[in-house]
This record gives sequence, structure tokens and C-alpha cells, in this order.
Amino acid sequence: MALLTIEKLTKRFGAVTVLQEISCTIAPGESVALWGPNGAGKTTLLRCVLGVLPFDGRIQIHGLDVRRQGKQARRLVGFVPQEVAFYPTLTVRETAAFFARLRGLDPAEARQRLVQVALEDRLDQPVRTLSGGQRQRLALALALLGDPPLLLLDEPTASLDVRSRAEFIAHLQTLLAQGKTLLFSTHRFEEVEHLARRVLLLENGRLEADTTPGALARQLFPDVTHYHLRLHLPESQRSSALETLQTHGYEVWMNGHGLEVRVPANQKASPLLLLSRAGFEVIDFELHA
Ligand SMILES: Nc1ncnc2c1ncn2[C@@H]1O[C@H](COP(=O)(O)OP(=O)(O)OP(=O)(O)O)[C@@H](O)[C@H]1O
Repeated sequence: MALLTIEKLTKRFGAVTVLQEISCTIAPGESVALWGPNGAGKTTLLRCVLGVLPFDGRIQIHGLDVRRQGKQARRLVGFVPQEVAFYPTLTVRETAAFFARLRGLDPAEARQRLVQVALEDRLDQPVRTLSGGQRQRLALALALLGDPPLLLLDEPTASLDVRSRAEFIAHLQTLLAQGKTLLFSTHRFEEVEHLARRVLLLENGRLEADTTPGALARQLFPDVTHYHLRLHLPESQRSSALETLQTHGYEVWMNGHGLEVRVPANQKASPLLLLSRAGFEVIDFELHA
């Protein structure tokens, strides 16, 4: 059974139609990105699924109708907004216990969720002293209260720096591996690349495409003619591998773990083949645009 079913979802604010007849299903364990320009309707769609906005059409979470069985349906959903307003003087522990009580859950569960997002060494710190990344992890811990199978996230790393973003994405990857289902809006392709298996393209309130991260990349970066191929080789082989590649006309340089080679988009595997034919041991490789 689908975890989330959206049928002909239409949302109007007064005379303005913001979402038009959106239909899709999301299976348990899927990770789906909502992609689209500002004002496309991503946040509105998430708020309809949460049942906090009236709408036309039907939304079901695990068979529960969001409108008619809202309370039960919402127990299956955790929500991470772009930025959460916390009580600044409460500690991390008090905040989580407060939200657990609000949801009628055992406050003891709060600690478990804080451990899950690696905040166990911040328990007695007032929320106002947390970094942006720690605050967002606290928001994630609150969304995990009650252990809901579906997580909705609205541009979850929009306000974070590069490092906190990577940490947050890693936590979401762990949750995915544990079987959670994710539906998140984003403007960052790296989030799509690292987290999503599927992308819903929204434009002017319409579902323009139900596609893949790879297809989105080709649409976003049609002009990429070269990639960087990072090759991991035993240290003892790096210099001679570099020479071999240079001899064959490649632009190549050393990096921390091996070599980096500039390759044409239609010959990405050529340096790998060349090195392996020449007897080098390529341990691993990564490809970057
Ligand atoms: N409460 C509201 N009343 C009237 N119009 C609204 C309301 N909330 C959203 N809208 C309008 O609905 C449209 C979609 O907004 P929404 O926030 O869902 O877009 P979005 O795709 O999330 O955009 P962004 O990427 O900028 O967050 C916008 O034109 C917005 O102005």
C-alpha cells in the first residue's frame, strides 16, 4: 500500500489557484524531492498533506484521510519547517520534553530522539545558544517524536552553512536507510542528488513531471561538457599514473587521496580503462560535474 496518496489536489487562496489537480503516490521508504521555482506551490503542498490547510481533492496517509481522520493521519507524519521558533530560554532537553507532552507522548522518548540526531551532549544547553545546524537537528528530533514513518521537510537546509548542511543530509540518509519515507522541498540540487530517488517538478501549481535526479541534472546542466574524475590509487602508483595520463593528453593533477582528471562527458571511463590496461590498481573513483 502507498504511504501517501494525493488525488486531484487543488488549492485556491481566494481567486488564485495555487495547486491544480496534483495526483501522485509515494511508497514506503521512498525519498522524493519537490522541485520548482519560488511560488510554485511546494510549501502549500506540504501544508495540505499536513492537514493544516483546507483543500479540494483527497490526501491519504497509509489509507487515513487527512481531512476526515486528521488526528490519526498526522500521527504518521513528522514535519521539519525551514526554521523553527523555539523558546530561547528552554534547554534542549526541556524543549524536546515539552513537545513530547504536547503530542501526548512519554517525555522519556524525547531523549531517545535527541540521541538519534547527535544532540545528547547538548541536553542542558539553552536553545538560544545552539548553532544553526544544531537547531535544525533539534527540529528533526521533534519531528521524529512518535516515530512517524513519513517525514515532510520544507527546504530543511536552506539556512545552514556547507558543513551543517552535509551533517544534516547525513542524518536524513541514516533515517532513509532505517526505512523512513521522505518528502522534501528544496532549491538545492545537492540535496536532490544525495537524498532523492525521485523528483516531482512543480510549476505554477501543476505537477509538470515525475522524474529522476539524473533527468533533473540533465535539464539543469545541459551544457556540461567535462567532468572531474577522482581516482583513488595506492600512494606508490600515483606519480607514474599521473605521468601515464599526461602522456595520453589528459589534464590531471594530484589531490588528497589520488588523482583528479578532467574528462569529456562522453568518455568518462577512458582514464580508468587506460590505467587498468597499463597495470595500475584503481581502488575507487568518483565523478563530479
Ligand atoms: N496564505 C496564503 N494566502 C494567499 N496566498 C498564498 C498563501 N500562502 C501561499 N500563497 C501563495 O501561493 C503560491 C505558492 O506559494 P508556496 O509558498 O507554496 O510556494 P513555494 O513553491 O513553496 O515557494 P518557495 O520556493 O519560495 O518557498 C505563492 O504565489 C504564494 O504567494
